[in-house]
Amino acid sequence: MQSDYRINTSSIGQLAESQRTGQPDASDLWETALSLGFPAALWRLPNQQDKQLIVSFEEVLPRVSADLDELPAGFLISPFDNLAKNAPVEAQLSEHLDQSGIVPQTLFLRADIQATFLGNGDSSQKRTELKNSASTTVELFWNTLKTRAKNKTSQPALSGLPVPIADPSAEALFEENVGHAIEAIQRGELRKVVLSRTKQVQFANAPNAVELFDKLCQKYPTAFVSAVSIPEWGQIWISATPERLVSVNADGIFKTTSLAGTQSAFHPDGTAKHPAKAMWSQKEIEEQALVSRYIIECFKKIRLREYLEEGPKSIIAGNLMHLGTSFTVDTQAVRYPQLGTVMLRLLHPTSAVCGTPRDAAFAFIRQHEPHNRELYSGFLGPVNISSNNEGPTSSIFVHIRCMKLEGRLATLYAGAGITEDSDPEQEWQETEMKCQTLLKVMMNDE
Ligand SMILES: C=C(O[C@H]1C=CC=C(C(=O)O)[C@@H]1O)C(=O)O
Repeated sequence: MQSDYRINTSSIGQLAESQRTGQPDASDLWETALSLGFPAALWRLPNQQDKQLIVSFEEVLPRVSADLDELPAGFLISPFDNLAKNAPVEAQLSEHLDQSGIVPQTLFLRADIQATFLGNGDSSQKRTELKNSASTTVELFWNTLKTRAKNKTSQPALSGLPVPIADPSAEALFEENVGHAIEAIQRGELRKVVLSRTKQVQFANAPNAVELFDKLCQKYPTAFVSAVSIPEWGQIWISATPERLVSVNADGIFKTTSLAGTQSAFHPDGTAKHPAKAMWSQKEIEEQALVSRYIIECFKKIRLREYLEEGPKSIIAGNLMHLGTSFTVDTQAVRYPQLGTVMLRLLHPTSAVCGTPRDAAFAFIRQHEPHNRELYSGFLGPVNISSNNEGPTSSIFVHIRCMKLEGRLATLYAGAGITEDSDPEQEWQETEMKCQTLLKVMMNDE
């Protein structure tokens, strides 16, 4: 991510000024945003080299309804529970009301600054665009960036290895809840529920989010890797998720995937498993089929029959393997340009993070999980972002394999799909493996 630096801006007149700041990299832009309290998102799409960064000049982010057709260029990040059903009347009267009278909880980072870091080796370039922003804010940003560049000292490479924070009752509590879930399934109240847990580790100093992001990009080329800074909560969320929720490309091709069933991607002797030869149990096949069925039910609700279904196949996701089925729709051919927005509303939360039936599973999670999931198992991704001279695309992913950074403290989240045939201890082990996706990178464990 080095070499020429160019800024395209017509409206602000900051070009000369910003060029004098030298060649800021993702880290410079990210740290400048952080120091000014501006939200920022940094991401890399699956199987791509380019990295994207946006900075929003809205210190308190707007809560929006996730409408891919209406939103300007930016980045969405939604909690698992993204509707505040008991919102106060004043909030309900606010401009952020959606048609159903419910105040949405999805955060939107508008792309006031957008930078692309081309990752094709030697010829990499960066481009930054300034959009819709008051010139004083822009000036403040570039002046801060310039001062930062002048006083730049080489940062320590590592902030030390994190130390786990012991939680002696966590496993017993999780396994007890899995037992309750199995009983509820046997009573016929549910077919599947995804139960999650947290794991905390502490660093000696606050870790460098951009450095962690870069390491995750390197280690997990097929994942959607992201770092999102939300200053109003003092949080940075970092993830390497394998699960696409909804994407619509510049040609109007819609995609979604159903992902479930988990096993290690490695044999006990450390050699990599061959995905095509992976064996899956009936429990895992059923667990994943429920997610696919859920997607097909959503298509049925909108009477959409023309979709291409591929899978299930074994999918490698870093240290793990899952069963995945992909669904593709040509929105132009079916004359359904709003399909992305409609499906995003219908799909979340899918049976990969919530369960079946959805409402019963949601209520079970609320009643039994000891923590608030916050942004874990919500969704996130760029909206209407143009890159590589292509038209705007939106790519929204399920927010799993993620962690919340609050200063020196990292909270990892992981869940496992519980069905009638679940074994509580095995489900706990599965959440341990899922936590390893990020932990391995933080521990510098190759
Ligand atoms: C809920 C998570 O993963 C989902 C995605 C793939 C496999 C899953 C499973 O096997 O349970 C989960 O449904 C998570 O990583 O926290």
